[in-house]
Formats: sequence, C-alpha cells, structure tokens
Amino acid sequence: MLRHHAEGGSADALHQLAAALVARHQHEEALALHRRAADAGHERSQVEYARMLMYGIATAADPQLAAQWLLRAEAAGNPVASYLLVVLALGDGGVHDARFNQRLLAAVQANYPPAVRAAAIHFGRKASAADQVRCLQLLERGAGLGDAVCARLLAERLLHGEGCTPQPEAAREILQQLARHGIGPLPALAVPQLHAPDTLEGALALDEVLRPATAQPRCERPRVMTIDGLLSADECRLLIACAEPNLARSRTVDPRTGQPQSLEIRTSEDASFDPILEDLALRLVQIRMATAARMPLANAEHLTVLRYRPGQEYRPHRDYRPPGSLELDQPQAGNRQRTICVYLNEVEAGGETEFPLPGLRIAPSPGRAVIFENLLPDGRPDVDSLHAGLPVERGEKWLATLWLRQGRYRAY
Ligand SMILES: O=C(O)CCC(=O)C(=O)O
Ligand SMILES: [Fe+2]
Repeated sequence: MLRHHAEGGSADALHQLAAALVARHQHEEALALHRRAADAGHERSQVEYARMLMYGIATAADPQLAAQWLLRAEAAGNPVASYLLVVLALGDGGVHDARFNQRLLAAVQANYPPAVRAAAIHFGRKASAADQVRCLQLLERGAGLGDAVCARLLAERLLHGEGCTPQPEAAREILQQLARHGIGPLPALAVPQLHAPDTLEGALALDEVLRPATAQPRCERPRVMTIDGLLSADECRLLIACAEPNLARSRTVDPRTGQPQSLEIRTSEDASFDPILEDLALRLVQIRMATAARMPLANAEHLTVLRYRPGQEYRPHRDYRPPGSLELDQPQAGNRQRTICVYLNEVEAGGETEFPLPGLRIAPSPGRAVIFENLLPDGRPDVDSLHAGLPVERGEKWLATLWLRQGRYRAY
C-alpha cells in the first residue's frame, strides 16, 4: 500500500517507506527514497537525507551537501534541521557559520530533547546563579520530555544541591522513576572547580568550547600535561550515562596482526561512541577535549569511555599503533600523535595513571584531564610514552579517552 502511494509520488508515502527501510537496515533504497521525497519538498526527508549525507550512510559522507539540505528544511521551519546545522558548524577546528547559538535556541524552543540537553549542560558550566537556575529548568524540561539523561543529571543536582538547595525528596522521586526503567544511580563525584567561561549571563555561547584551557606541564620527556576542571560534573555524568548501557570487555590491538583481541593487559570494560550516535552535548564535550589537546576533533578516533572495577587495570603500554596495524584503520590519518584522558569520577583508592619511566603518577579527580604525546616531534614513535592505568583498589574508575591522529580521521 505504502509502496503504491510512494510509487505514485506522494512525498509523505516516500518518507514513510524510507523510514521503514532504515529500520530494516535497507539503507541504499532508503537513501534514494528520502532523496526523492526531499526533492519534492518533504521537510523531514530533507533532514533524514542530510543526516545520511553527514554520516556517510549508504553514500560517501558529504557534510557540505548535507548542510545545503538542512538549510532548505530550516527555511521551512524545521527545528531538527537547525539542531543538525549546529552539530555541523561546530568543530573541525573552526566555526563556519556564526548562527549556531540562534539555531540551538530555536531547537530548544521547539522542545527537541537533544537540544534541551545540550543547552542545559552549557548553562550548567556557567558561574552565575541565574545560569545555574537555567540549567536546572532545562534539565527539568528535558526530563519532562522523556530524556532519561536529563532526568539523571537533574536527580544528582537536586540530591547534592548543585545550583540549588538540596532537595533529596525530589531527587529520590526521580531516581525511583528511573529505577522502574532499570536505570540505576550514577557514581558519586565531587563537583570540579571549573574553568567557568566568561560568557554573557543568560546567553548561549557555544563557541566557548573552542577556547583551549591552560594546561599545567607535568613532565618534559615524555611530554605530559594536566588540566583540572576541564569537564563539569554534568559533562562527566553525561559521558558515564551514555557509556553505561554500551559497556563491553575492553579489547586491545594485537601488535603483530593489528586485529583487536581481549588481553590481560587491559581488564577494564569500555564503550566507544560511533559519531552517528553522538548528540550535540557529547560532541561539545569531545570538542572541548580535542581543543584542550590543541587538535581538531576531526583528527580524533571514536571517543572511548572505560570503567575499571577493583583489581582492573591497563598494564604499561604505548598508545601509538604499530605501523603495520594502521593499514586497517585509516592509514591516511597517520599515527596516534596525542592522547587526552579525562577522569569522570572519584576513585576511592588506586587507579592512578602512571608514566613509569619518569616516575610520574597522576591521581584521578573528576573533570581532570591528562594530555600526553605519543610521538616525537619528527613523528617517530616515542618509546618513553609508556604508561599504565594502575589497578583500582577500591570503588570504580571511569575515564574518557580520545586518541588523536596526526591527520584527519573523521568526516567532520
Ligand atoms: O586508565 C588510565 O589511567 C590510562 C588509560 C590509557 O592509557 C588509555 O586510555 O590509553
Ligand atoms: Fe594508553
């Protein structure tokens, strides 16, 4: 029936048929149908066609062409198009269109949950009491729209009185509702002393993520730096909340074959984020991390979040890949030049990051970043970059890592 209407050229039927095909992973046909509906002026197909172009689904990634389709849908008043234009405009080492704040606002006003979530976390980084209230109001709005991450962040803030007076009763009510959906509490963390942005009160100023925070040098050889308070409590919780359902036993790359393998060297569990699944909030956190490491996000491999339980560790290793193993994973991007890790919670005991050659140990602290070089200035591997995640003795350790290549790795 749908196919009949679609063949007759009804844009709505084309759109629905394409959506059904996406659900069945028949992406090539879906792409063609979304394209036909988009041509016929169907806004939501314009957005979906653009999304497929952004992420290179059943076609080569073409962010520029995606942007053109999004602009058409936005002109017709589609707030998801505005939201995706924000995702496209930020990062890549530069801002291509300065209207991202206005666009995010439009998507927030239309109650698009990922936009509400990103805006809440943005206001939550700001120092003023009024912006903290904005953060709480937006988290509440997101939770009301059914966004479980907003609900979890809100519960933690209410429980600990972050940006408000503690409201344990209200927090418990939210936590009970979440528990009914099988969602547990987040690990406790002390709120980091933030590098709060000096942006205008009440204003969205997303380009703030592109200003690198000042790093403290910790060692010259290998080159290691730390930044305290790079991520806010909300951002640490966001990463944990998004990683938790996707954790699996960590794998390492076999240095001889380049194939992933489970080894005793890395006993943690991890989740890695395909950029397709990234929402704006996750993307902003990654831009902040890449910017702190003075690299464009486009050079980053997929974000990885690790969880170590007592006794789990990452034995001494180096992050650069053995030259042979690069063949299988975007060799044109070069090797892993730099690594940035951010601790996401408070570890009760153990779990330091150790650089055994200079004898340097960095203690985990929520929001603290460790940045280090894996290659020498001439691009050759630096054997001194040997490092380890020491065994956790008590509690859990959550960590986010971006491995940054010498050249472009992602489409945008
Ligand atoms: O867990 C740590 O402290 C180190 C993690 C690490 O070496 C990595 O993610 O490459
Ligand atoms: Fe490492």
